[in-house]
Amino acid sequence: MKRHIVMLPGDGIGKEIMGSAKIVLQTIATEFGHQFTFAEHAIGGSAIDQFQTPLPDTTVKACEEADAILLGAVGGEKWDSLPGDQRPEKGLLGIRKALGLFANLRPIKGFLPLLHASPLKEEVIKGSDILIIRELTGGLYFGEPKGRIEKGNAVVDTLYYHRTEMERIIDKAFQSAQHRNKKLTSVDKANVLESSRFWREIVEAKRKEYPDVAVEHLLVDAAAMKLITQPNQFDVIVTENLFGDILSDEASVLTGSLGMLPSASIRTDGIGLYEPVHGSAPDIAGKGIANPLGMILSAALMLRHSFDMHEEPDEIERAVQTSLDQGYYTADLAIEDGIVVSTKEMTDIVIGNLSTNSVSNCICNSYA
Ligand SMILES: NC(=O)c1ccc[n+]([C@@H]2O[C@H](COP(=O)([O-])OP(=O)(O)OC[C@H]3O[C@@H](n4cnc5c(N)ncnc54)[C@H](O)[C@@H]3O)[C@@H](O)[C@H]2O)c1
Ligand SMILES: CC(C)[C@H](C(=O)O)[C@@H](O)C(=O)O
Ligand SMILES: [Mg+2]
Repeated sequence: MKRHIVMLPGDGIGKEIMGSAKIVLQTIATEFGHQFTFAEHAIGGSAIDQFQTPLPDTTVKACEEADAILLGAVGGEKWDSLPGDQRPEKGLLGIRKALGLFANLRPIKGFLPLLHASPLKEEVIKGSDILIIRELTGGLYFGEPKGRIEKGNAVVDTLYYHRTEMERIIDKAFQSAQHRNKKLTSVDKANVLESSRFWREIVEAKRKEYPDVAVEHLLVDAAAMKLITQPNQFDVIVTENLFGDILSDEASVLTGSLGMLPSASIRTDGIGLYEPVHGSAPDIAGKGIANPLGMILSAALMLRHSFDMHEEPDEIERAVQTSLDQGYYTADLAIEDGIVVSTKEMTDIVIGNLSTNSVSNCICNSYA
């Protein structure tokens, strides 16, 4: 199968982990007889340095023409003093919006050997398997007006959602719940926010179309608490943009490290953008120690969602599992008795384990 993949490494560790995904995909292509072509384009801070904008038109065009997109991470101290609309993060928000990638799937997948990497108790996290579905192109991130007002003495961000934006993400969440365990938790702040009351109304209207799915509503503050005290009570979580951003970083604690989480940003049809949940990690950038597994697992999501492949992503996930079973960990996982390896070593170990795997003992591997 011929496929063209656009890679947007971005900044900081984004540049260090993109190579890991590429070489894993090249190995898969050789093994399964696929033809993957790759083209690298600029985004974020490195695009500002090269093109004076975080999202060059050439990048948008290349993404529109791609079969799928991989993104590393954007941002860094070098660009922190720029005005909000010129920062590296604007490039990321811009590409999500330009491509209409309204649904962000963030599977929280635990690997058994990593149970001890989490500061949470083993009996609390064991067996947890959650899919956070985050609305990605609306809400506070994009609403207008935004910015300083009243001669710089006040500020405004606008939480705007159109009914159709809520309906499509809620539909996606119900459909994912149907494919998984028929349980959906909708997270909002309906005790305070009008937008959340509207969201809740739409969930209530939609549940009639999906009578086989059990629905519960949770306020976001309580959801944040329950996510790390009773994670097993969750299956699919659906929420708006900002709540989903915060809850997914929090949920990464269940897996041992933020560096473990992949994500898929998709729309109803067509291309998707795949990126780890974490950022450019300026505190470890340049040291060669970043965990590449969130990026590698994002490449697996790409094969499954954009290329409709099954064996290939399963094989990548099993290779990650095997590598961890063998006792190899990057520094962020801080496992006693583990062998701490660099980004490159971890990548080589995963590649070495591709196609040599036996049965997976991954505790949770059902993405929807
Ligand atoms: N998708 C993205 O591009 C994205 C996501 C989040 C943050 N950011 C940007 O990244 C910059 C840094 O933000 P931050 O420090 O708040 O968040 P971060 O996710 O970059 O890092 C948070 C912590 O997690 C660690 N970490 C993250 N990924 C890791 C990995 N793969 N391996 C090992 N450790 C890892 C970091 O070292 C750091 O201690 C900011 O400019 C922010 O806007 C970008
Ligand atoms: C960098 C930032 C704009 C981004 C977001 O908030 O969406 C990041 O935190 C993420 O989770 O992808
Ligand atoms: Mg985030």
